[in-house]
Amino acid sequence: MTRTLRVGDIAYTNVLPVTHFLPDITRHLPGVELVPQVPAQLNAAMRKGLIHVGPMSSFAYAENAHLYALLPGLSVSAKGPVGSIFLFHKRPLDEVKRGVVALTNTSATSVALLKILLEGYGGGAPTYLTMAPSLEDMLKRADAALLIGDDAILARRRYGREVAHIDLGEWWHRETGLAMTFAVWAVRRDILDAEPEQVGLLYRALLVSKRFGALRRDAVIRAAQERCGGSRDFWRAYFAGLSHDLGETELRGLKRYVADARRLGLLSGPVSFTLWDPREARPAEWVRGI
Ligand SMILES: C=C(O[C@@H]1C=C(C(=O)O)C=C[C@H]1O)C(=O)O
Repeated sequence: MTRTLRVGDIAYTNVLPVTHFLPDITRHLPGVELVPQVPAQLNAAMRKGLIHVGPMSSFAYAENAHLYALLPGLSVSAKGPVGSIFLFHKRPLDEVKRGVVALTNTSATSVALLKILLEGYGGGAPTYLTMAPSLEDMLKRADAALLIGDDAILARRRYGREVAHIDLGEWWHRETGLAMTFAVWAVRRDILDAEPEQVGLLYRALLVSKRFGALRRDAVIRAAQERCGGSRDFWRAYFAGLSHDLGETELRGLKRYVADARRLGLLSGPVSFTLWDPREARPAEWVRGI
């Protein structure tokens, strides 16, 4: 092993069912460093090669798909309400379509998704501001505010009764009948070439961590509560509404999203979806069966 594998981690509860057990599992893997950041920072760090593998916004994957391969079986998706991506709005949505919308500076996928929904499907043409994720500040300057992740969960808990909001996963599903894939796990191709065994081990650790996260949901929920409060029932329902798989259902939604983003001019050029084949990693004999 010649280098430290820098592994991204989304600094939100939405990935805990995949990542909660990862530090324990990788503790004995030499040369692995976990780097928690919000998605927009992870996207930039992956692009620059400062992070080698990890979850990233699907939109950022699509922007530079030639740099990456997708890790099979891993994503943050929802078919219907996602529970942590909301457009909060002070005025009716029809007015928002021609008003001012504040966008969180932590997201890439949901920003483009909102544009697809407001402009592509909704025929609107709002003006956008990009801001730090503070609902109060955003709504001082805009008619509506997009928040994602824990910021969205906490804002809804605090202001959800007084401020109208719409769930983007639900909105997308209503328009398309499809699932929406917000984040994917990707690996840089240069790292795959340079460190195939290390990537293979990390990938298997991610799958083991995800399996543990399903078997020990109680521990995942406790970790979410420690971070963000909330009841067990809230987190149980939130995690049940998410899919962390990347199969046919998730890929179909992702391909439609990318096609819609291209149509709106948000993405240019063709986007290939290269799923990495873990058998290429030539892992040591003892991990082959995991
Ligand atoms: C479900 C979520 O998915 C995410 C949304 C992302 C985005 O909009 O770019 C990126 C990663 C995920 O954190 C969420 O943040 O709540």
